[in-house]
Amino acid sequence: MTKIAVLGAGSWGSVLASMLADNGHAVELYGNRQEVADEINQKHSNSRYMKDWSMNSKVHATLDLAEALAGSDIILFVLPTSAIRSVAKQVKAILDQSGSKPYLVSATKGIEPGSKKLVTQIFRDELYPDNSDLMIVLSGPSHAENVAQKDLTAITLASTSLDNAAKMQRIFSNEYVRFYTSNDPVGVQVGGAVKNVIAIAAGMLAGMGYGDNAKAALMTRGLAEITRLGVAFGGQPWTFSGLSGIGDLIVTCTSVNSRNWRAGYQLGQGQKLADVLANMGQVVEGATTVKAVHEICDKYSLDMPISEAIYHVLYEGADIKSEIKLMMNRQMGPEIRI
Ligand SMILES: NC(=O)C1=CN([C@@H]2O[C@H](COP(=O)(O)OP(=O)(O)OC[C@H]3O[C@@H](n4cnc5c(N)ncnc54)[C@H](OP(=O)(O)O)[C@@H]3O)[C@@H](O)[C@H]2O)C=CC1
Ligand SMILES: O=C(CO)COP(=O)(O)O
Repeated sequence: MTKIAVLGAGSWGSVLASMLADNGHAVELYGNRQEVADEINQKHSNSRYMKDWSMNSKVHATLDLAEALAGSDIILFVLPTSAIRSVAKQVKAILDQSGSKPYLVSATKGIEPGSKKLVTQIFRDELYPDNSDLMIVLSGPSHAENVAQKDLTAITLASTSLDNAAKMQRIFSNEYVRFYTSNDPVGVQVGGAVKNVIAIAAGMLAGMGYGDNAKAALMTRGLAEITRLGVAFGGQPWTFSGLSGIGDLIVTCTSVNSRNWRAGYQLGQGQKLADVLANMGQVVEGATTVKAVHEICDKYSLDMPISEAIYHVLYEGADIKSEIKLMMNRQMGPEIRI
């Protein structure tokens, strides 16, 4: 039996914790809300983040990080990107005392503004400066709501060590979630992070009444932007035609389960960003990652007009219709730039 500490008792953390307990592993779920932990331990549900769902009764929730980490073989991070660095620092202090070196798996999808770093780069800063092989990225088209219902799902596990990705594949897989391995953690993380920005744009188009052609154009040109940034970061171009690239882009741009899509939809209907984020009650990663993408475009002179338009609308008061007009009137050129 593998001992797994899942950090983040929101929607995805709870569902992954329950799935891993279904697979027969011992799971400790670390959260930051006493009422959520009490409900998980006493009623085996998490109604704040996952309505009408019963989780595996063997999952134990705690607000004590040291208790969650004790004896763990794997630490699965399912926190918002904004919390990764501070929690990683706390994890480091606890691991230093025990001397253990568990695998670090990240299910978080985002890029940290300021540092412009991916989650595994934050792990290197704060936890294991010399051992990327112990870091594995879990990413793909996987809304928590669907996995909770045991709907069929396929997800990528990526690591610089394919052996370690394959170890996680054996631990995570079951009859309803199929995991594939990859040796491109950078490309997999960029796909998972930047698709959230494109999903906000997809929601905006829907909220403004644009149709299927607009959605398809946005997703295709969005994938070109994701690939451009991913390759600039050192990712492999073919990763973006996989589950963590186009796969996750499809599900996030077309599903009402997506918080990023729903945020975009509400913005497209004229609501204010602050109200949309406050009412969501859950993380909208694209709204933060777009800041990092803007900084990356600036620093590396990358051409990412859709992502930049979302940044202008969210943080510079630009009007969505004017941004669309600007994009439609950009200098014309070839579809593929090599
Ligand atoms: N939901 C999904 O379907 C999927 C989500 N993901 C990714 O997983 C990550 C988490 O998303 P998700 O679970 O949906 O988000 P939620 O908003 O549902 O939950 C996040 C949880 O983390 C908690 N949290 C925030 N900061 C801390 C902290 N410092 N210490 C402990 N807990 C903290 C939040 O608490 P509070 O509410 O108090 O802030 C909340 O309980 C994101 O990067 C997301 O992109 C990936 C695939 C699927
Ligand atoms: O990453 C996800 C599905 O794969 C979840 O997307 P949202 O954060 O937009 O809900």
